[in-house]
Amino acid sequence: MHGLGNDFVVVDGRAEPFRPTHEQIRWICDRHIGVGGDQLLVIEPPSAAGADARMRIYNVDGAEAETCLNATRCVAWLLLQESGAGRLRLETLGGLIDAARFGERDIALGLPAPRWDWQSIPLASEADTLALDMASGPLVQPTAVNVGNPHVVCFVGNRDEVDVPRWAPAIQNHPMLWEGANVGVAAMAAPDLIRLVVWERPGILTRACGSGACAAVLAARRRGLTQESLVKVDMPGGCLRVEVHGDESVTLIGPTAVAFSGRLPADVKAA
Ligand SMILES: N[C@H](CCC[C@H](N)C(=O)O)C(=O)O
Repeated sequence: MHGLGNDFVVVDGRAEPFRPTHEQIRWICDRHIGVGGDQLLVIEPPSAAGADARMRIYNVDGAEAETCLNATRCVAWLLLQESGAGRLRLETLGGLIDAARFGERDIALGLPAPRWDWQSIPLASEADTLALDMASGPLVQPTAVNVGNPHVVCFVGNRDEVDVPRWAPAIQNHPMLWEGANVGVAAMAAPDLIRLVVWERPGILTRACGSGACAAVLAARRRGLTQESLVKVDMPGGCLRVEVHGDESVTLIGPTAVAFSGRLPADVKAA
């Protein structure tokens, strides 16, 4: 499935558990020798009270990520199609996320307020998360926020002029960010429009990033770059809508799509 070209391999591990090794994850996500995707998602039975399902999110290097909001939108759509319900609650390492249908293909997610304190990002030592003391070429003094997973957002004049693969890795791997972070490169096109590209952990440029879109809007508000409560975030794969409420809880709205479905080779499933 994909959300604006941020693509995922989704495995249903509810009836038959699927706990892939790092090697299997790397193979599944590899676009040349495996299936190909920005992340691997495994749907599991819920473990938290009130959750309808649990979703595990694996990055292309095999590491488990706390959250992925485009993935959450995709899996929510799949499960809502299956049940016929209008809403559900998904459990992730990053917390519980409410999802609701929003038209035929769109899903709206309700997210709790973000965390701004340095321990929650997490940073290695105390620092002002509004403007971290980091620089790499045109990427300077990013704002850090945890929206379920760690993000830093670097505001620039023109997103398209920044060579992101050249400059973002030094920020992503900065020793202060001891668990790494997804690095957003954002430009304000208007108070209600941000142009964004995200260099995700562990070092991939994605066409869209749901948590990155939320992080960019929240960071722009905190920096006084916008006061709008509804902001569109335009990424290479298309636009997501981010609504920020009074308590900083967020609604994220955007489309989902199924590319194809099939079965993984038995030796991958069995290994
Ligand atoms: N594309 C995802 C984020 C994946 C984040 C993951 N790469 C991490 O290490 O936190 C999204 O739509 O929110």
